[in-house]
Amino acid sequence: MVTAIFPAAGQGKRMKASVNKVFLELMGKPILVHTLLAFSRCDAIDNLIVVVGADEVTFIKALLATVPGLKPYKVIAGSTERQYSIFNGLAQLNPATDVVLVHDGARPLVSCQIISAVVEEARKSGAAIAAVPAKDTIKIVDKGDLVEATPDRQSLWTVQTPQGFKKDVIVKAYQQAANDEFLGTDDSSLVERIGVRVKVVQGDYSNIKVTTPEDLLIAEAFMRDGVVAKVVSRVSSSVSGVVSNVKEKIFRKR
Ligand SMILES: Nc1ccn([C@@H]2O[C@H](COP(=O)(O)OP(=O)(O)OP(=O)(O)O)[C@@H](O)[C@H]2O)c(=O)n1
Ligand SMILES: C[C@](O)(CO)[C@H](O)COP(=O)(O)O
Repeated sequence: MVTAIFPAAGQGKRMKASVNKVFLELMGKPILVHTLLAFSRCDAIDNLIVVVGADEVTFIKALLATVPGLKPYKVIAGSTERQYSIFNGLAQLNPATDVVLVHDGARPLVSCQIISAVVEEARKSGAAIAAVPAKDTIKIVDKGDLVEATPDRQSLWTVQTPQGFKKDVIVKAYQQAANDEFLGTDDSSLVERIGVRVKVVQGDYSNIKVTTPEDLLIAEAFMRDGVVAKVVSRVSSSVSGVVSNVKEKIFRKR
């Protein structure tokens, strides 16, 4: 059984909105609903655990009751840190669960292809994360804003979710992190620190985490049907038009 846990109990401070950003609407639906529907439409997933603010549980239960097509789900209260919210989710796992995926409620554009690939790899090797090769150069900068080092970009990946694990692996990792009072920014870092190797699964650059206001525009653009394909085809056809015009002018002069 594969259970997906959705941390969605944040405050969205960087979004500068008056509400939890996962409740903001994109194309007529709250971001969180898009995320839950993406997983519900994927055969690789059996059930959902939605983790929201303690004061949001009643509202989200009422909201999700109006959403057709969701996989079986629970709505529970989160906590003050993303990691603690997920820890609360782990305590609610179905005993039959053998693989756990953790996916940010704020990542509504995830595909079933990535979800399924993470499930398959997590079941095979115990731990898998979606990630994409870094496009920008990353630098280590000291407290005086001076560059300390420039890691080789060839080895750098921008990590996303879903992050998937065999249940025993993630439960042990979270228990160890709690014992050590370790706080990480993703689930994989907790698993890495107990000595488990984590496999990277190719993600999508469109699988963004809606974090700051401009991400809403980007997410909406991606949500419009095939916008990326249309843009690419439009650009490529205009480029090929320019090239053929130049060629014609060159050959006409000869
Ligand atoms: N205490 C927290 C903090 C975050 N999250 C969730 O973890 C995901 C990734 O976190 P982030 O993008 O940082 O969301 P926020 O913490 O809400 O954003 P900010 O840091 O800007 O406040 C989000 O879906 C968020 O709702 C959570 O469940 N519990
Ligand atoms: C888990 C994550 O989405 C991987 O990139 C990211 O670390 C979450 O960070 P946040 O600050 O909690 O959004």
